[in-house]
Amino acid sequence: MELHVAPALALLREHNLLDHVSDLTDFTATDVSYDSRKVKQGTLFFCKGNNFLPKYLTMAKEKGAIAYVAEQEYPEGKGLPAIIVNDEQKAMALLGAAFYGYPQNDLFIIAITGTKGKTTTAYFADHILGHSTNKHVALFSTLDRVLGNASQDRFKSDITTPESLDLYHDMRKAVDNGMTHLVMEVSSQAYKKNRVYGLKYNVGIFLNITPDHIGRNEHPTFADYLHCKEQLMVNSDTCIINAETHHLDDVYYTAKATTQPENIYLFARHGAQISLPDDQQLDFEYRNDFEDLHESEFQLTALSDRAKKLNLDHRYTTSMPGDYNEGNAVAAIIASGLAGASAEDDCATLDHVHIRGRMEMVPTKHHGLIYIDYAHNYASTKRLLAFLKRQTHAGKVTVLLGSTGDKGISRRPGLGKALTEEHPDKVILTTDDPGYEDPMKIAKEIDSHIDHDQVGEVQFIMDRETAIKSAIDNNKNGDIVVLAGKGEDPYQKIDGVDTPYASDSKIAREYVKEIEQ
Ligand SMILES: CC(=O)N[C@H]1[C@@H](OP(=O)(O)OP(=O)(O)OC[C@H]2O[C@@H](n3ccc(=O)[nH]c3=O)[C@H](O)[C@@H]2O)O[C@H](CO)[C@@H](O)[C@@H]1O[C@H](C)C(=O)N[C@@H](C)C(=O)N[C@H](CCC(=O)O)C(=O)O
Ligand SMILES: Nc1ncnc2c1ncn2[C@@H]1O[C@H](COP(=O)(O)OP(=O)(O)OP(=O)(O)O)[C@@H](O)[C@H]1O
Repeated sequence: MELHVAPALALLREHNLLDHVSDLTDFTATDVSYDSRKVKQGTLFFCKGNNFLPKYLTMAKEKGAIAYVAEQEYPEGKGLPAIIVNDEQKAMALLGAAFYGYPQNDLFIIAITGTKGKTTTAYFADHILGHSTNKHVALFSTLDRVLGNASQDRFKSDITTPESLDLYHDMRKAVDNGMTHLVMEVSSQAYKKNRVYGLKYNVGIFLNITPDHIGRNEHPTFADYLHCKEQLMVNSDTCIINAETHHLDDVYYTAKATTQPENIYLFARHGAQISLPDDQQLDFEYRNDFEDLHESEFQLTALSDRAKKLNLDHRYTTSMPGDYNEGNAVAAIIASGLAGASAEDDCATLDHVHIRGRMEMVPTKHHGLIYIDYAHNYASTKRLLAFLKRQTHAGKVTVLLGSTGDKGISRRPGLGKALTEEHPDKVILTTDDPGYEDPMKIAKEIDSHIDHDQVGEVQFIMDRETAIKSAIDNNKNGDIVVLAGKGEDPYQKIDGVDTPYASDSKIAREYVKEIEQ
């Protein structure tokens, strides 16, 4: 891989990003990096972000950087060609794609956005396409990054949508490994920070939007959050929209601004209260036939002529319980159908998709069922509890949760509201990534939004491990404990440090083994 200075400058000019160049020489970069610690001889170095310090450029130069790209000239870079741009992140995304030889052109890309359900939908699509392409599918998700079928090409993600240089690096690796398809989650932050600037997708899925990710280091307002999420529609050749999403009109008309209406598919649950945009009909509807705590079955029906051509009408079973997971599955089925998969591929895979920390069930002999789930805002907690309540009949429901510090402040009233509306028998408020805040203060804030006439007992146990054990101790057969919010996270974010934490799953499984042997 290499990038010559002349096409790099031409690309920046074409996008009106180039301000000026200094100390220009004719060079060819043999690597690109935004991290001075990773610079090698011949690297084009990007001075990026609010936390960038000029001493990083000094380090990059010492380690062999051949030139740098920045929004201003730095004395520390004297002697190196300086490419000064008016938007570092956009420049980095464009030059990253060029350096890695535009790997996106060799991939059929399905991209997914939504406040909730991205990871689940991505895993559904990954499984279906894994079947239809005989394992030629790459996956960029919050949980795993899969660039090929060898073990060294599968690893845990540290971020939902990677920084642009990492994104194109990983896409190139996937293409070189023979992958033909890519399923990726696209967070709103990815648009906010231009990590995916200039990237086009074959299919884009919009699942839903509810207030979340608003605060310091995230989005200043809900409007900004919605705008960033909608950019996925603007950049997709074909759009799939869950018609039950809030702000459907806004999302649909944004999609329509750049996509022909015949390439926009809308789907919804049969009987859902939706108000469709004037010029659009529903393309697919699905109807639940059966649900329990282990699986759900639904019938998918194509309504429009173009939807019928995809031949996806079928009765499907998914191993991820919860009615919202039916919607996630439908989005994955339609997207995979557009990528060439058949109903047969869907049926062969959907009934055995399990995702770590998402509706993960821990069975016990005498302590009822334990669910570990990533729900951590109003919409997801409400839907999760509503589903579990429908399933418990006479049993008791205990919910254990906390909320993150320093961000997502709207989650606290949201969690209080979801608990009030779904009134579990018992709530245990505990610690969940408190950051620089006091977890007890966060718990009290959630509690202040609970209507205590609606909810059974509320307990405060700040040590999460003790809280989990206490919840399990009091659970009997027929009852359910929900350990919400952390999924399989093996850390607690405390005072800026990812402090090791055994994970809800490990603590629950080991404790059940200990008390039931
Ligand atoms: C707050 C935030 O957005 N932080 C992102 C940022 O971190 P950063 O500290 O590097 O900050 P920066 O100011 O952009 O950059 C400083 C630069 O100095 C460089 N450096 C640093 C030290 C050194 O010795 N030498 C050096 O060159 C760094 O490599 C970096 O390029 O840039 C990093 C790499 O580009 C990101 O990994 C990191 O995301 C952090 C991990 C994060 O948590 N981000 C969240 C907000 C996020 O993006 N979340 C979404 C999901 C949200 C959703 O579900 O919708 C996601 O896509 O994951
Ligand atoms: N379509 C949906 N609507 C509402 N809640 C959902 C939906 N799909 C999943 N959930 C809930 O949200 C939780 C997170 O799901 P998932 O990881 O698939 O979403 P995500 O968009 O990747 O989340 P995040 O951005 O927080 O990483 C699940 O554990 C479940 O409780």
